[in-house]
Amino acid sequence: MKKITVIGAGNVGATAVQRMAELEMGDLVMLDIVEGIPQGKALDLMQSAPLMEYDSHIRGTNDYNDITGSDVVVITAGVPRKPGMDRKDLLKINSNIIKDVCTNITEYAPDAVVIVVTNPLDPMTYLASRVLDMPDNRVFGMGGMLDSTRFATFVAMELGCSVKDISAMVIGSHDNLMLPLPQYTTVSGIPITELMDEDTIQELVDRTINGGAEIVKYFKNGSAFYAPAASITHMVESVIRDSKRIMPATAYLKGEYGYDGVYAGVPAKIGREGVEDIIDLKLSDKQKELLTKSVVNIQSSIELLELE
Ligand SMILES: NC(=O)C1=CN([C@@H]2O[C@H](COP(=O)(O)OP(=O)(O)OC[C@H]3O[C@@H](n4cnc5c(N)ncnc54)[C@H](O)[C@@H]3O)[C@@H](O)[C@H]2O)C=CC1
Ligand SMILES: O=C([O-])CC(=O)C(=O)O
Repeated sequence: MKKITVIGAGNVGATAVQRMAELEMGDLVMLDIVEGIPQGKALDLMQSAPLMEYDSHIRGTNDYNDITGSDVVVITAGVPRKPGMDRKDLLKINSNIIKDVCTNITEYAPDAVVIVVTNPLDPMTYLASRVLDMPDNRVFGMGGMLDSTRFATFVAMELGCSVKDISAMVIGSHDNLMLPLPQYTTVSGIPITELMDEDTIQELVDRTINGGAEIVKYFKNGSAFYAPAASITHMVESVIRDSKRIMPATAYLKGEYGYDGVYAGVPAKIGREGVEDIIDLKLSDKQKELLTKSVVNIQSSIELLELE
C-alpha cells in the first residue's frame, strides 16, 4: 500500500480521505493541529470500511512522526473564506499555516510529492515550494482541476448530456482571473464552440469563474469541499498509480507560456515524479492577454509573501 497524508482534517481534508479510502488508493494519515478531530474522524471512517469494503488503513494524528515515509502529502490546512471575502484575503493567515506545515514536511516526509490546496492557491503553492526546498516538479497545486470539473458540470447541464463525455480545461490563477478555454473544452472530442453560441459559452465561463463564490454564498461560513475532494483524489491517483494523466495543475513555469519563476494553472502530465511535463497550448491573442493579467496578479500576491 502507498502512504498518503492529508494535512488538515477539516471539510476538504476529511472528505478527500474518505474518497481515497473508498478507492483503496493507499493507507491514509490525516493530521490536524486540533486534538481529537483527526483521531475521531479516522476512527469513524475505519468503522465504515466493512460496509464500504475497503482495506485502506486510516490514522488520525497530531504528531508529524506519523507522516514519515509518505509518498504523497496533500495540504488542506488553512482557513476558508466567508461570503464577501476574496481568496486573497486569506493570504496572511494561511501563509503562517503553510510555513509551519511545510517546515514539518521537510523534516518528516522529504521524499513525498506535495499537493497544495490551501487558498489563495497560487501564492500558497509558491510559498510551499520555497519552504519545502524540493525539486519544483514535486510541489504543485490543485485549483484548475476543480475549476475544470465545474466548467464540465455547467456544460453538461446546458447541453443536457452526460458529464462522462466532457473534458474541460481552465488555466491561469485559481481566482477571478482564471481562464476557462472553450476551444479546449470538448464533448466526445467536439469543441463546445461547435455546440453553443458565444453568449451561452460566456455565461458558463462566468459561472465557472464565480463557482467557488457561488458555493460560499450558500454555506455562509465556509467553502466547497465535495468537488475539491474529488479533484484532489483525481490528482493523487495519477501520482500514486503513475498514470501520467493530463490535467490542469498549478505548476512551476520555466518559460512555458512565456513566464518564468511563477506558479500558475496549466495542463500538465501528472505521474510518480509529480509534474512530469507541461503542455504549452496555442491561445488566441485575447486569451494571451487575459493569461498575462492572471499571471501578473499571481506575481503581485507572491510579492506580498514574507519569505525569509
Ligand atoms: N484549491 C482549491 O481549489 C480549494 C481550496 N480550499 C481551501 O482549503 C482550505 C481548507 O478548507 P476547509 O477544509 O473547508 O476548511 P476547514 O476549516 O473545514 O478545515 C481546515 C483545517 O485545517 C486545520 N489547521 C489549521 N491550521 C493548521 C495547522 N497549522 N496544521 C494542521 N492543521 C491545521 C484546522 O484545524 C481545520 O481542521 C482553505 O484555505 C480553503 O480556502 C478549499 C476548497 C477548494
Ligand atoms: O471558493 C473558495 O474559497 C474555495 C475554493 O477555492 C473553491 O471552491 O473554488
